[in-house]
Amino acid sequence: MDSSDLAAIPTEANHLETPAAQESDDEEFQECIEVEQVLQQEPRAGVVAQDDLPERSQLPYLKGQNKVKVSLWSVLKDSVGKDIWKITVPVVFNEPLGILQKAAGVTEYIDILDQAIAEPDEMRRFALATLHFMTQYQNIERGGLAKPFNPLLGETFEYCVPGRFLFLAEQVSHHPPVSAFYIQGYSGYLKQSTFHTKTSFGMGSINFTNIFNEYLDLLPYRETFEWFPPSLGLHGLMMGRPYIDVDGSGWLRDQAKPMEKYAHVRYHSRGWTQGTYFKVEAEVYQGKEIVYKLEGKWSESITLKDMRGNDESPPEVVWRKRPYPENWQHQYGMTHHNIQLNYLPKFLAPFLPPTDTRFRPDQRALENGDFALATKEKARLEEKQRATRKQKEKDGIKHVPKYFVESVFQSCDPNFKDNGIPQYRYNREYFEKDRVTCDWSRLEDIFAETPKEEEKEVKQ
Ligand SMILES: CC(C)CCC[C@@H](C)[C@H]1CC[C@H]2[C@@H]3CC=C4C[C@@H](O)CC[C@]4(C)[C@H]3CC[C@]12C
Repeated sequence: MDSSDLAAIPTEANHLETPAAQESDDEEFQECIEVEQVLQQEPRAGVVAQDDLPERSQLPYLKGQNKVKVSLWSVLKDSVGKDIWKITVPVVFNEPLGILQKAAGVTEYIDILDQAIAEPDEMRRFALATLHFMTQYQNIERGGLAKPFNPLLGETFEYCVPGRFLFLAEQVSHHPPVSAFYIQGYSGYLKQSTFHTKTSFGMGSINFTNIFNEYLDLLPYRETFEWFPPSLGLHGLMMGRPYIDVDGSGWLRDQAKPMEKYAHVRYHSRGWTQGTYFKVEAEVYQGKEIVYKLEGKWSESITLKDMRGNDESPPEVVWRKRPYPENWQHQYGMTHHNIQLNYLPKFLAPFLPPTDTRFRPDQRALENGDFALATKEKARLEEKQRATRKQKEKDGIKHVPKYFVESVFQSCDPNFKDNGIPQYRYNREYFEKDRVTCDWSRLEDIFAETPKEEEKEVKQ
């Protein structure tokens, strides 16, 4: 289908003339308006009606081809030194997905873990687990860069394919921002992660240090693997097109025998030549011996080669990235799987908690191409969150995550330094309890409009 065939919904009267825009003489807001004016010149490619199918084939709003002229760096440069998630960028730099949803992106190729469970050979099973970690960054560079939404404290996101896996995420801390994830595979794997990014600024680049480890359990085999992630950096901010680079080494270790069964994954940084960009290699070790080699590009395909025995075995393609959907350039470079993440079909809505990211109004507005509403709602939600925090501080109430508990994970790395960021473990109260009864009364309504003072009084 060509985008010109799609029924175009006329743009409303200049949406920049909102009361908020007139009132604010805030510099950031002004900059935001400039960017939005650039967008105003872009024809609306079209808005597609949402139907109620289990999957949708594209986002409701297709972004036009006109590039935003203002560079991301010009927006970020004044914030040097700040935490990346505390910098408010104009919504045109955002993509209509939050961090919790980006994390659910790893379920796109999660069937690799089903293959691992089905694999009786211990080392080949470990090689397949390594492959899962190699592919989990496949959707971060998609020929376009946008900032995901920073979840509000208490925000949750579920992404389930019954019969295959259940995914749950919760924003468990705001200062510092920490997200907790849990994936349960029907075939018998569990993956638990805590995500926290430490940001540092270089000349025209932003470096992320991922302060978290990920743990994968293959239950039928009583195996637990620990992942030590590579670093992810944002480069090319001042010149050229900004891009995210996965750089350096990642390690996967069997917790029971970390020095005898481990994999070393090497990601090649883009550097000056584009030739090695996306390239990834891994050696799977049994003691000092390399038993498997994985090689390829995390943007295309990866092969597996058995190094045991004398005869050279031909490399076998064990993973291939699916082609991007039609119109992907107009949909933030999302894969078909990414497009589902914020989809809210009517049959699903009644089962979701009010804290689910799919109900976040600013993200929804951005998805629908309404930049002014997105800006307004984002500001409202952040203000609401600030007010709630102040109130809680005043009352001496500490925030307690609803579906995760703080716990101590034992790292098998002898050099492991306690970074002060707690690890979180799923408490079995979502899928097993609240999602069954659909009683969400103990959750805070983090997205709803706060009733005005007068209305409150009337109610009392
Ligand atoms: C453009 C700017 C400012 C920031 C971009 C930040 C990107 C690189 C960050 C934001 C959220 C991050 C994701 C959050 C959670 C997970 C789940 C984990 O199991 C694998 C890594 C993965 C998938 C992260 C990859 C990197 C990520 C996509």
